[in-house]
Amino acid sequence: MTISIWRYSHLALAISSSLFILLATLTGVILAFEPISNQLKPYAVKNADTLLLSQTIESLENVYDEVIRIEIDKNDFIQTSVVTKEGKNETFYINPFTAKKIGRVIEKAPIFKFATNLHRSLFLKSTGRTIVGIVSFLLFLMAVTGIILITKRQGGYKHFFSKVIKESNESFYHVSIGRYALIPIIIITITGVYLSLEKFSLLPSNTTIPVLNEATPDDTIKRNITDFNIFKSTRLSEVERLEFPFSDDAEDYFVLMLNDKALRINQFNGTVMSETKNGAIELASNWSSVLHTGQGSILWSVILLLTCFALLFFMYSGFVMTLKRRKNTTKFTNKFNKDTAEYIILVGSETGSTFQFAKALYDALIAQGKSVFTSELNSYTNYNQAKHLVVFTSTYGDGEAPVNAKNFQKLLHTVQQSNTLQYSVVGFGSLAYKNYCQYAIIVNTLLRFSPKFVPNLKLQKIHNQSFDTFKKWVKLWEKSNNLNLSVKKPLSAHKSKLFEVINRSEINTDSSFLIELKPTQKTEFYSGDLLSILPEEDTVERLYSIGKVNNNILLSIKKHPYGACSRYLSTLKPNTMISADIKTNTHFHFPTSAKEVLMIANGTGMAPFLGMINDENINNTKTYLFWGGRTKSSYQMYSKQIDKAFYNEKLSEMYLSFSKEESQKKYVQNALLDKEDLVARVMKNNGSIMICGSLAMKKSVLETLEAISITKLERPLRMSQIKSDCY
Ligand SMILES: Cc1cc2nc3c(=O)[nH]c(=O)nc-3n(C[C@H](O)[C@H](O)[C@H](O)COP(=O)(O)O)c2cc1C
Repeated sequence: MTISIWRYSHLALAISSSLFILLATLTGVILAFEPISNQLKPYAVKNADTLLLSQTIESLENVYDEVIRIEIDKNDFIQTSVVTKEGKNETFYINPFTAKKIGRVIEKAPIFKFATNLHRSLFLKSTGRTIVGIVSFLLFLMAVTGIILITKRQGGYKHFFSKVIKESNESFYHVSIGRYALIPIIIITITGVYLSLEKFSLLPSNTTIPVLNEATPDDTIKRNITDFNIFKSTRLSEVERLEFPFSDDAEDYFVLMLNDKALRINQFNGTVMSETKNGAIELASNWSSVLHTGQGSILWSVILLLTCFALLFFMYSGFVMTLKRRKNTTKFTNKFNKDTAEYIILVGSETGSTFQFAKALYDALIAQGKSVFTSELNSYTNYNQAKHLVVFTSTYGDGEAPVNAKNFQKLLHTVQQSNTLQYSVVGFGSLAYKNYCQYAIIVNTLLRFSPKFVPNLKLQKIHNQSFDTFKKWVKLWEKSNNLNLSVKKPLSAHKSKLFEVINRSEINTDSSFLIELKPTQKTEFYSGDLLSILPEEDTVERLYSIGKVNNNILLSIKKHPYGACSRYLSTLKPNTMISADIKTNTHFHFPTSAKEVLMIANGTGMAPFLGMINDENINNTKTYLFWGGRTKSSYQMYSKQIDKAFYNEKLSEMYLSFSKEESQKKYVQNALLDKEDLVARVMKNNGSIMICGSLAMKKSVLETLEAISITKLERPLRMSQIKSDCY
């Protein structure tokens, strides 16, 4: 079965029940607080479970005139109804050791009453209950289809909990959170359905037949009830409820509800008159109610609360994903039909973005007066006038065909072309997946072995919808087909944002410079994240470590004589715009828990640390910066930010090393050795060590740190204390 059937089912279920699920979830959030607030009340008495029922009955009989009922709820609060010595009928919580009143019975707050009614029946009585039961079942189905979708996306059950590849924030969190929330969702929905069926008496009733004891002849001789064997052998922890006899008549008896059975007890001599064991139905009812409401367990109530929040998030992220998918899917209105077009473009796409590249080629060909027809791979048929076939296809699942290409292979074998077609295949995929562009490879192979198809260009793979790679391929394709095309950049091409250049320093003696960029739209990022820049004439992205300063991005860049990107950046003037993308790099964020942090950098590796030592949120951490450069003048461009950090007491100490300065030829690792006591103390006190800069520097620094750890702490270096971002 294809992934899309599950996706459509998941979506259809979500759309059809979204409003009700929203209501049930919002009220569920409110209701999750009820058991939590109840549990926090001080009516559960310590060690009450060690008492025997007879002991509590005795205490009650000493304090009150008459006892009507004892009841122990899911919170272990012991409630009793009594007639007091003053002749008043009262119900309250007691301490079972003394039978003294310890609190009034908790009344359901109006907000909980309202939420319960809305949650159970939408204020529509039995119609509402039916709707809620059905919606609960639909949500259960959604959880099941969700499990199938995640399994397919992750490439099998074995990888269910493996790392999720981040395509977009919504889908990443939808899948990541979904993997854990699905279990409580399934429990909530099954129990919800069960409770609805129970309300409509649609479940079989308990068929357990009571075991009866004949009444004994000495019924009229009344024994002391605290001497009844059954009360003396029953612990309070086993009791759910004890009803006292209504009158002294021989027909009246005690009703004792225990966790697993119900007993009728002769009120004169304490013999058990009948015993009804709880059947599967009672057990299921009890568990459904506990699991659905969270009664009696703060932990489970909190899980239920978090699950409700997760459901709200799934609704939001699910709809955002669907809208994006719809927006991406370009609708074609073909000017030519399949039998009059010379160029045929076939598209395989799951989430729609590949269509936009097909549209770019279609528009460019039409602009040149060519006859073009575009369609999906699943609609493959015979094309009477066609001479060229171009296939653009993405890859899904674990190297599988996208949804609209599933039937292509079968069609290719059954449909006969009248003309010979020159074909080219372009694969859209991502290097993050192990089967990079696998389906495009399959299509290319299928065409190679099909009669009536001759290859035009070799297979082109495109990572992450890079427009530049696409443009390069168009150049090759137009050359081999004697065309001159101008393609427009699709909206979904390389996901980049615009940044304004605020400042760029002069290039220093080491050919390095600082550049400050301001995001033009709200963007969340931290020092240590990476800025990805794709220079115009290139297809390989360059990554620069970000220092966050005044909410702007500060980069330290070395200009390489043949480096397209660094040359381009070195020419940028203030107020110009550049397009780039921020890549989260959590493993190099400033540690939140360490009390002391060593920052070690050489050359342009200083950038993230310039941001960290100027971060307003970092207050109670001591920071020590070790930086290595060639000469004193190499350091000059950083001095402003460093002075500011010292002034604001964000930087505790700094040690500079210059490898080409006559008076002091020193590398950063030599400075670490000079300060080995400080370094050892940070390592000993569970501090963090952050390293940014060249890989050669990292290697020497790690060797030095290892040596310090062995000599000073007599243990090997703990890599868990090291964070590095080196290149
Ligand atoms: C769940 C999932 C699975 C994917 N599997 C692969 C894969 O196996 N190989 C690959 O190269 N790309 C894979 N991709 C990346 C897509 O092929 C890529 O993002 C493509 O540009 C999407 O194009 P479309 O929107 O037209 O479907 C996968 C993406 C997702 C979301």
